Amino acid sequence: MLLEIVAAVAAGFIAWLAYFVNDLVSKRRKLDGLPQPPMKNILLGHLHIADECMKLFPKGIHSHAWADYIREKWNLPETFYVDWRPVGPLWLFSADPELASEHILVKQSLPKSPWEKEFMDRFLGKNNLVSLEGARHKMLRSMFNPGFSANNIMTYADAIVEASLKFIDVLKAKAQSNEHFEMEEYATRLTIDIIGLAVFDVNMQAQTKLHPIVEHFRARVNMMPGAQPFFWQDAQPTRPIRLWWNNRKLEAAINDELDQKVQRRAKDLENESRGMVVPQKKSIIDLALNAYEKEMAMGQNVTTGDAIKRITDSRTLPPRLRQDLVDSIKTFFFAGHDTTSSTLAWCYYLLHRNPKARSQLVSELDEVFPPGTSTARAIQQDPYVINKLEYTAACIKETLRIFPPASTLRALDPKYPAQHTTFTDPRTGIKHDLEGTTAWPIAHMIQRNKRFFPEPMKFIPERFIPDRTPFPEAELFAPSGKYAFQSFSVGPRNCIGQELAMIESKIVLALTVREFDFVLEYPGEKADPQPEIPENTAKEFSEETEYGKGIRDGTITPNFVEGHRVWQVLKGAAKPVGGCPGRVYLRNQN
Ligand code: HEM
Repeated sequence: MLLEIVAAVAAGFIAWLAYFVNDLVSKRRKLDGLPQPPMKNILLGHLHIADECMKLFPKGIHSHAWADYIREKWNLPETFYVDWRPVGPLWLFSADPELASEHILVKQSLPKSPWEKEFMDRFLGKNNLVSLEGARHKMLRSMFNPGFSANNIMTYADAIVEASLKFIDVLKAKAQSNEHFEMEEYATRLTIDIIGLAVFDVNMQAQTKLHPIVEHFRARVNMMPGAQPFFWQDAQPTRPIRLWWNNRKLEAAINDELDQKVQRRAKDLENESRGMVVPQKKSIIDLALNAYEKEMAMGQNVTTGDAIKRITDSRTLPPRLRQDLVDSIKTFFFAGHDTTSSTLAWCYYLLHRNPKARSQLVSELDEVFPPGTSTARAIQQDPYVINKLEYTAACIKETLRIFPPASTLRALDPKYPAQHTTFTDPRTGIKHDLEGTTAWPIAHMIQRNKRFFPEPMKFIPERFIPDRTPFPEAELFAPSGKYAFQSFSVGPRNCIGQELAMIESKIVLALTVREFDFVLEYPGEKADPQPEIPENTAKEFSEETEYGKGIRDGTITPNFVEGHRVWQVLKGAAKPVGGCPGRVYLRNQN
């Protein structure tokens, strides 16, 4: 009897295996004739390429850096496939912003991929703006849009200046003590303070103490899986329980702050109704509640301002609205804190490495804020003065071009039918099918596409300024280049916080660049490492270079990419490895 059961199980397994192999092979055959790197073995697909990249690149690097290597090494067109099934997705990688906008992000905006949705839902809750789709997304996005508008963010410029002045105190102390520190850590504390101001109009003082939201939130970031391409590389059986427990504490801390915000707003509303002067500044939550109340009133055909029912007591917040707000607040902290702080850290690094660009930036700052005058006061008196910082903005965009902290993964979903599931690449005439793929318009790869960004490995902020660019022929300025800068993504799911990120980065740079110089230094390594900037990644890691050869024969451990010692690891966002460590120097002491 036992033997019969074993035989039946074995037969079942063999039948399943035969079906599985047959299915996999026929799926792979569908890729015949499509642009892809070579497969060594039909059963293993392109897994040997993942293996090659894992060996060549530094451990833990964000896999978007691999994509350029793959495209360049096998001379692939801008849109191509990489098949990691059955242990990963069938990728449809694209470096073509026009094609991506037409079929994936803008004209046809595909839903987020199940992998991204599952990651975000686990991390932020099911009502998070990043992974919601359809009507729910539209509703929440329009509720939060007013708070993130440039005009509203400008009302916070004075508070952003105050938070930046604290950051300056931190940098000054570090310069005076010659302390070795992680720039990203301190930039993150600053950006958390700024998000707290914009979201709740509250000073969280993250730069001087540990607010409970920050404590639980950062613990949560550390619990999430990293960039390992395959799930088993970071499997932790206790993770779900730890995440659940952390979520309870995080939500309690957010609810507490939310309640206080609602009560403060109620007081302002009461004062306003009595004709008293109330603060002009409106936090993102203030404006979201205004939008919600208006929406409710419209549903009840109430249109006159006075008749709109206001939320005046946090205990009466509808539970659905409360959960939407809590998940959204988590999302804003998640999406906004380390993306912006990484950008600042890289900007300091790149400006030190590119003294010509730095001196251009200093000239602009000297012109807009003449030496001897207070930059802080000038911005507080007229926040719109920062609109004059064209070169500063270009430096931030160039930093984001080289080191994009995030991008987007999309896939077909029968719940949200697509307008079309196939398309033809006009550059190659090849017909592509979105079915079964995870489409990844990789910001990192798009922003290294020479059609739009010639000499892509070099830091050239002028490339973003039409009358100063050394590349007037670049397609960046043609209609095809409309969506070539993708660091904030494009289309209806683009970054809601991009104005906040740009405004805060401009203010922080305006206040710090002339005063400080940041020099990269990894523990136990030489200060200011400046490996040669290669022409492209495939060459850098090829057998023709000493670096590539050394990695292959085991005499060199890879620790720089594209000529940078500070490369990107995925931990929530793509962040500088090791937190961008180094020292800061006061400029006038150089
Ligand atoms: C340099 C800084 C930033 C970068 C590079 C960045 C980049 C991005 C990218 C690429 C996306 C699309 C993600 C996807 O489709 O999966 C996105 C979405 C989003 N970002 Fe940002 N972001 C930055 C700062 C911020 C800030 C400061 C906030 C808010 C405080 C924010 C909030 C969001 C939200 C809520 C979404 C989802 C929007 C939607 O789907 O409607 N981001 N961001």
